Amino acid sequence: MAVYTEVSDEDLNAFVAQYDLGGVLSCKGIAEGVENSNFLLVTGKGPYILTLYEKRTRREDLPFFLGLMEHLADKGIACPLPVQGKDGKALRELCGRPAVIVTFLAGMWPRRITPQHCAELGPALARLHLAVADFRMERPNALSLGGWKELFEKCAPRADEVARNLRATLEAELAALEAHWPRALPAGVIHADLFPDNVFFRGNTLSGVIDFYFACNDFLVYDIAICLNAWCFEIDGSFNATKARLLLTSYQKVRPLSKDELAALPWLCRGSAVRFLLTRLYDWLNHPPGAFVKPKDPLEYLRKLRFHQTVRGLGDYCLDDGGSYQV
Ligand SMILES: Nc1ncnc2c1ncn2[C@@H]1O[C@H](COP(=O)(O)OP(=O)(O)O)[C@@H](O)[C@H]1O
Ligand SMILES: N[C@@H](CCOP(=O)(O)O)C(=O)O
Repeated sequence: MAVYTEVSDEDLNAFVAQYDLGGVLSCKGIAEGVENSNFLLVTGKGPYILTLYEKRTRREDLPFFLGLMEHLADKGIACPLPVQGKDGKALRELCGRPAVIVTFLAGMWPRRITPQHCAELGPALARLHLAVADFRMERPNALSLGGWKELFEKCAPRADEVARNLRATLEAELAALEAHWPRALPAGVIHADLFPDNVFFRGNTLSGVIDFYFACNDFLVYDIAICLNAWCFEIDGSFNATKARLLLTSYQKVRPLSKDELAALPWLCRGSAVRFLLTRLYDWLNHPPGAFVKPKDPLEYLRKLRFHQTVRGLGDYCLDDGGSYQV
């Protein structure tokens, strides 16, 4: 489970006393999540989420993430809002880790993705992209081409333990991505990890987005590529064009995509598949025995990559029948 740091009652009470939240009624570790330690904290003022940032979330990035959530919440996007202490600060320290309390979002992430979920996701993502247009902080995407290469080099010696020829497959794919990666597309702050477990629904209605800890500056349409991979494949590995079409058409009702953005999607999908394949591969190979968190399957993303490698244009995704979006 994703609680890497245990917090004693004494430390917790002293920490919460720095806020105007009343006393602690309960605090339970949350099993879900991968990166940081999360707790459901209930105080006299209601439920909150307490997050202790673990080693992969860099301390110097925290003002960007917290500032982004504040900016988005201010624009009416349903996302966690960092809670300020009595001293006006949201970011402080607990058990030697940077720590924050954020507001609790009601809802559940969908365990079984339906086309309706994708139709809700599209406009929410587009609204997020519009809402960041005047967010002034920047954070370059450390997990783009340069970062993939670094991760690959760390994993390469043992990659073939995970799948036959994986090292050669990744080496060739990185070279192809280098050659075809778009140079100029509309850019801004993207979520960069908008998987189903980071999107909450109440019934079929999207109720909020969490986990902005990979957010960064990149091509806006790259966020769509990440979502196509995370939301539009079935368990048997098949690509669900209906879900993809709903995601794209509903996104475009709020933020139409340019011809160049649409044309770039196949390469962006390949890049996004490589990104998650590599981070999962790294975690798989560096998983300490007995660790709480079960590493995610890198091969799921190898299969997605192989699918995108067969695509020659948007038509191969069966997306352009019906003419319901602009190409
Ligand atoms: N603001 C929030 N409101 C409600 N639940 C939350 C909130 N933030 C996190 N959670 C819960 O904690 C879990 C892990 O959070 P997440 O940010 O994805 O962790 P990590 O960054 O460590 O992967 C989520 O799946 C959700 O159950
Ligand atoms: N979404 C990533 C893993 C990051 O985990 P999260 O809990 O922070 O969303 C993946 O599936 O590889």
